[in-house]
Amino acid sequence: MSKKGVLLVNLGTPDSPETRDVRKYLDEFLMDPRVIDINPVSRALLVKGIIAPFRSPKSAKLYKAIWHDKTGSPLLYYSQLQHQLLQERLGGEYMVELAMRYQTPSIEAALNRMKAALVDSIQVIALFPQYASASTGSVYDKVMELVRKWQTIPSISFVNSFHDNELMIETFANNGKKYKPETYDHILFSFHGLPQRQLIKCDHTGKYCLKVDNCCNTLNDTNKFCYSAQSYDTARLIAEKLNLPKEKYSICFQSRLGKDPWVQPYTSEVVAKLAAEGKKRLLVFCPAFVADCLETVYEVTVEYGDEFKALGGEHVQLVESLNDSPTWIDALEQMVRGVKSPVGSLKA
Ligand SMILES: C=CC1=C(C)c2cc3[nH]c(cc4nc(cc5[nH]c(cc1n2)c(C)c5CCC(=O)O)C(CCC(=O)O)=C4C)c(C)c3C=C
Ligand SMILES: [Fe+2]
Ligand SMILES: [Fe+2]
Repeated sequence: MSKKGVLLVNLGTPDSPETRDVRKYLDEFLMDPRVIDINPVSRALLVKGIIAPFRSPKSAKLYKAIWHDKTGSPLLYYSQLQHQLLQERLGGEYMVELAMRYQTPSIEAALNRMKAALVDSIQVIALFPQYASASTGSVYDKVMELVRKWQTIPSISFVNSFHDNELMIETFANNGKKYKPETYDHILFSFHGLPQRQLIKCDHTGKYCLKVDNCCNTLNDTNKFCYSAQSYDTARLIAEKLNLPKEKYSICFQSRLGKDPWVQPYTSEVVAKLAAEGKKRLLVFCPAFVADCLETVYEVTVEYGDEFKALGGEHVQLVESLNDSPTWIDALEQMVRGVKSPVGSLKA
């Protein structure tokens, strides 16, 4: 029986938490021109000469702290579970494959398996709720680079983003409810950051993003593909599900790398401000990630947790990611079956 192909792609993780594997991973990741979007010579000097050699041993320590003896990297572990559960849901009519944009399992091997199985079509889902050129764009770029060499190219489709997917929003909200948000002083929605210049490049008018006050605090027809605007929309939808009043939550961006300005406000500055206001307990959602990973388990719980406590705060509680929640697998199933348009709630 001929099958429909579904390719799930997440970012990737080192093969092990040892410095040499972390270096290989950082090298491949940061040499991607969509990630460090500067001229190729400067990128090579920066990544191969500075970031990879100096950051790898430090990052390796962090990876060791989150690495499970049996299951390894949380990002890969949960991605594999999502893959397996989605395949079970969709049944034999579909062939579901999992790949990572960087390192293993590779996109090339997954596509080759689908090619060998003569799938009728390939639907590619980059596992990033909000569109960024550095994440979703890079996955689709790689898929096109590989498939372009094939003699027979089947029907291929891409999901741009699913930042407002009803079932995804519901899953984050339900995960948060378990912690009783009303018992926290403040709720944070902390998204992975991006260099500001990457937002500006996505503004096709050249006149809107970071030029108009509060440009991306609401989603509209001009900024509908903007990472920041999509992030604000995701946060608003989760907050609405939880009936959070506006003053009870903040949106912020984490994981800045380098000295260039990234999307603001930075999570570490917001955490410091909340501590200065006397807030003691923070509940943190990370809705840029569909699986727990270094950026959630370590950066939020340990790094921001320590920073907050050093400034007088008491507790930072991470809300777990979508991981293997059944409603998240429902969301993926619906995306594949085309039950709901992923970008469905644009406001007029
Ligand atoms: C949400 C999607 C992501 C975007 C957009 C993104 C952009 C981006 N990231 C870096 C630099 C690093 N990111 C790192 C880890 C990391 N990033 C994402 C997702 C996005 N990144 C995830 C899921 C992870 C965790 C992977 C894991 O194995 O758990 C790291 C490595 C960790 C470290 O050394 O701190 C770096 C470096 C840039 C520069 C960038 C956009 C330009
Ligand atoms: Fe990242
Ligand atoms: Fe924007």
